[in-house]
Amino acid sequence: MILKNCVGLITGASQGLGKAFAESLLKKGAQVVICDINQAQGEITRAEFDLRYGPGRTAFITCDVTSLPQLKDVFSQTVQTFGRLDVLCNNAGINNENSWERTISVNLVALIQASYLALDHMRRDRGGKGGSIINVASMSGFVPAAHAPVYTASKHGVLGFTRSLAEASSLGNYGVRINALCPSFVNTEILETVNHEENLGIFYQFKDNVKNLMQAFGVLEPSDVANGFVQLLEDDNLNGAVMKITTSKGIHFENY
Ligand SMILES: NC(=O)c1ccc[n+]([C@@H]2O[C@H](COP(=O)([O-])OP(=O)(O)OC[C@H]3O[C@@H](n4cnc5c(N)ncnc54)[C@H](O)[C@@H]3O)[C@@H](O)[C@H]2O)c1
Ligand SMILES: CCCCC[C@H](O)/C=C/C=C\C/C=C\C/C=C\CCCC(=O)O
Repeated sequence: MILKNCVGLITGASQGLGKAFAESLLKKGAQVVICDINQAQGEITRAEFDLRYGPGRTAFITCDVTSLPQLKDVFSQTVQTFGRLDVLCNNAGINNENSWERTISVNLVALIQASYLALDHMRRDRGGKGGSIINVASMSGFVPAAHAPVYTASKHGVLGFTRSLAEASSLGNYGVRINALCPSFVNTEILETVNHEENLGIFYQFKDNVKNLMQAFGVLEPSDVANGFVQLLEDDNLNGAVMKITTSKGIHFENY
């Protein structure tokens, strides 16, 4: 996919990885819609992007991705504002073992819902122009984590859903590529959750385990992951791919 003049929608993009993904699209000459539950930070990020990349190329929409009406409104506003939708990145995510149902709602249910809404816009077999969906999973999609069993379950689910939807897209000639992005530890706010009992709940006793893992495996920067994000979008041969990004091996793919 040529990213210049594309329209990308990224969830949870007020900060962190989503912000880095949005900026990588802007650098490629695309237009972006960033949506996030954090309105204050979202407006700051939009203003930052307007200064850096010119006005009118970034839209921010306040949205709780677990609200279907709000999610539908984001897609409608995206097409109304920029005329099309070429890229969806399901990035919004939380790590909360206390509110574990919400973790599943944000990390998996909303991702599924947004993927279906994107397909409604993109599917060539239904009059769309095709497109690309990137679902942000994690290395937690491969390995057990005593400190975060439900977060881990959500990311395992993202991989199964992504690979299955990619197979459906291929067999059904949707013209939509759907791939998963699995970073290891990245220097963003979500890592801070391991220090809070309100996030880890009864698994707070294992916080030192995950801190030791971070020490052992290292922590990436969002820009490292954004490079993989762009590669998944630009390589038209990738559908159903599971891209891993780790400090030790960099960008590589899971071979099933
Ligand atoms: N940082 C890491 O180590 C790491 C590693 C692998 C995968 N991930 C995944 O990357 C994604 C982005 O997380 P991050 O690392 O940038 O952390 P982050 O906490 O900095 O960013 C998450 C963003 O999602 C937003 N968000 C949360 N709930 C939302 C909701 N209901 N509706 C809309 N927006 C919502 C937050 O406001 C925030 O802006 C998540 O899916 C996370 O699981 C992170
Ligand atoms: C810390 C909780 C919130 C962020 C989790 C994020 O998804 C990062 C996950 C990273 C790894 C999965 C957790 C534990 C597995 C242990 C080691 C895997 C590291 C693999 C590697 O970097 O080579």
